[in-house]
Amino acid sequence: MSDQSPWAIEADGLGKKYRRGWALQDCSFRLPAGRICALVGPNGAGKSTFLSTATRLVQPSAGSLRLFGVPVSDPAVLQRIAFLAQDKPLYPRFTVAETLRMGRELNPGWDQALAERIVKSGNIPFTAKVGTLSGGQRTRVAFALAFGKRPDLLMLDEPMADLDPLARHEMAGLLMAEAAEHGTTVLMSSHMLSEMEDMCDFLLVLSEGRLRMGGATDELVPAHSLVTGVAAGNGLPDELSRHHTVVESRVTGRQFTALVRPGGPLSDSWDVQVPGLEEVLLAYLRSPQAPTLITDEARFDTPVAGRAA
Ligand SMILES: Nc1ncnc2c1ncn2[C@@H]1O[C@H](COP(=O)(O)OP(=O)(O)OP(=O)(O)O)[C@@H](O)[C@H]1O
Repeated sequence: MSDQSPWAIEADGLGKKYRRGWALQDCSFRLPAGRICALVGPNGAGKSTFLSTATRLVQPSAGSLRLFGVPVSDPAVLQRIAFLAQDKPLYPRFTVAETLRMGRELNPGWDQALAERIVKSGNIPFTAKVGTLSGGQRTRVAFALAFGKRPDLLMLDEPMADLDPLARHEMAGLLMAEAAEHGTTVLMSSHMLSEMEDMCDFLLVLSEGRLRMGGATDELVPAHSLVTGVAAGNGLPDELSRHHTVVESRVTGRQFTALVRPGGPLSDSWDVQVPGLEEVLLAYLRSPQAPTLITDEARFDTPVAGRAA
């Protein structure tokens, strides 16, 4: 296994076609190792499909995918990844203790103390059968199983959806602490944009099966400006659409608001503000036709020497 690869994930033209059509298409990007990455997109965008190809649950129909420099088809990658699926599949007849024992027996690098700590902090009895637990308690046990494996790449499909606010806060803290301490790469799909803003330092946005935005959040967000001004004639001033990339624009009466990627200095006649991550994400989600933005760091075809440090 190549421990030297600086990238946890390298997707090159990755696609998955079902009978109804492409669920994921022409998806190319790199995720540097050690990042906490949000995978964002509307329902049906292809997030679960991507996670399923990266966890070998489905075979891609096109392109290639490497994890830590090794093709995903190589069985050796299984030891380095853990996956928390959306429906948190666990054996309902197993007790919590038996579930953790299964984790211990299946995984050579198993951390029993960590797994037990996660279960205990939710006051879940080790003797309880998994089938009798609440949805949130089951999620906590699934978290314990995924963290206990001590993976290099942890993939989570909408992990926080059924946790109460306290448990969500605790799991988010645990995730960030674990990632920082062990250099774990985390890829997490979610619809909770504000939470993602607090936790993630890297972003992948999918829409209609295609990658629309990818890169470090501290590079993506400052690449945008929120511009307001007096609408001219039929709406957006010509200058704005001619010299800058308009992601989304709205005209209300005589006023326009636009999220743009400036192609140079913006005119003084407009009010220009720095948007938040959530504003940028919402604009891309609302405008599937907006031009794609993949930073050099996230681009699959950027030569290594040209990459940001
Ligand atoms: N097993 C399957 N067979 C046929 N089509 C599928 C299958 N799995 C997913 N799809 C289709 O692929 C597309 C992408 O689905 P996917 O589950 O990856 O989206 P998602 O972004 O995870 O959505 P959500 O946010 O609703 O979970 C959808 O149009 C879906 O209907």
